[in-house]
Amino acid sequence: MVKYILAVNAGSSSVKVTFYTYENPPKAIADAQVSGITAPPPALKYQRGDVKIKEKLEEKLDTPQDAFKYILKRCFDDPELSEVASDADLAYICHRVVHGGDYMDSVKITDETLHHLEALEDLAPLHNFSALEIIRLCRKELPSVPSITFFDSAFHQTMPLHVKTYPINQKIAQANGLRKYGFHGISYSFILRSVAQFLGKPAEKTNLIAMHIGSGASICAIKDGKSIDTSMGLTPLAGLPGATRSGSIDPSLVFHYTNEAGKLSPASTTEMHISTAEEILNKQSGWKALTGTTDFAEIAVEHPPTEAHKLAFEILVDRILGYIGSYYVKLNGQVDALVFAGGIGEKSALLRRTLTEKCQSLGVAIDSETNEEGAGDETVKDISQGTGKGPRVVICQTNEQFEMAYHTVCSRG
Ligand SMILES: Nc1ncnc2c1ncn2[C@@H]1O[C@H](COP(=O)(O)OP(=O)(O)O)[C@@H](O)[C@H]1O
Ligand SMILES: CC(=O)OP(=O)(O)O
Ligand SMILES: [Mg+2]
Repeated sequence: MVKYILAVNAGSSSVKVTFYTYENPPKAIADAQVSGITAPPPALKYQRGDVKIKEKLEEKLDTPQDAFKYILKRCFDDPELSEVASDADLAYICHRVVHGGDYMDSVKITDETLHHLEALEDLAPLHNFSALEIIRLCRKELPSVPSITFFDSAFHQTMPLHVKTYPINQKIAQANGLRKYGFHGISYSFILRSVAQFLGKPAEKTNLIAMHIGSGASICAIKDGKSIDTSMGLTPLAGLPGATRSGSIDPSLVFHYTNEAGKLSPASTTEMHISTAEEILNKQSGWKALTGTTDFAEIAVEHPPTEAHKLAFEILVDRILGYIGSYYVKLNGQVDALVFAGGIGEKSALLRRTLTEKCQSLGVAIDSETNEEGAGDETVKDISQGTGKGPRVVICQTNEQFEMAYHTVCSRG
């Protein structure tokens, strides 16, 4: 009997799932996404073959777990998607888990591994909770299907010790797992393979400065196919600002912002504990705090509607530039390509143009027409001007679900 792979990418405000054929490379047969879980009404995007559906949902979906249940039922019940009608049609479920602690690779969920991941939950409650809730749900409702977890942090295990280590008391650091982990690694793994292939180089000889700029944003220096540094840290809060995240700030700031910083946030539940400081910096900051919108498409426009929108854009550009400069030097100027990925990196021609203009001193130049056109249907699109002086500039349409399905097929035959 032919079986399929279900890949799940759960965030705090959206759940994306894709069903794939079990072959190398896997082919997507359906893709569904519920967003707006934290800002109702939730919206569904569903694609099956050439059919694309977009609708606002009347159902009350308060949590990623509710959204996942809804998507699963909708797909299983869809007569046009008869390939997947029940758990009997699934070979594996792949889950994106942001924080994987010291895990170097994906793991199959067993009582023991789930226990271990639950112990990590406190280190990254805002990011791991939804994924773990969905894993627990799958174990309960689809018990015959093995779950495999893929970690955003695993790709960055190769960072040197001096990059991973924070200059704090090392006994305390080790006892509490306080180090730089880095995230978006499933995406960087997809980007590395796809861009190396596009450039016609072996991945292990490829050097990139890769940017995953979405509502969570990060940047990674890849040397000889390995992450040597990245902008996120112990949690995804560090580094670049995001839709609701401050990115790096002076850590003392939060104690001047509120004297409740260390107290539990009202958003905490009996199962999930987060401090007021984490709540403020992760959920009430970023461009939402500056402009009122979490939609960067409203900010990245030629004529920003307010000064605050202009400022939000300039802040993101400034912070990204700082990392590009730093990583260019860390890579000794030997950079094959500057890669734009993530919802914003892939779609905002203005962000790409503004950043590359400011990187002229590195020999970077783009073709403005190709940049405006964007990547279209191509996974990797070269937008360089072709003068051949500096690093190439490419757009890569990253795909975390595909990456998980691909590795499942490759490693499990
Ligand atoms: N044309 C565009 N210009 C700028 N930003 C865009 C555009 N289209 C989408 N975006 C932004 O992409 C972001 C979502 O990116 P994505 O990588 O899907 O995020 P995440 O996976 O973190 O939810 C949103 O902030 C959205 O506004
Ligand atoms: C790690 C992280 O920030 O993920 P996302 O961009 O999906 O929020
Ligand atoms: Mg994302």
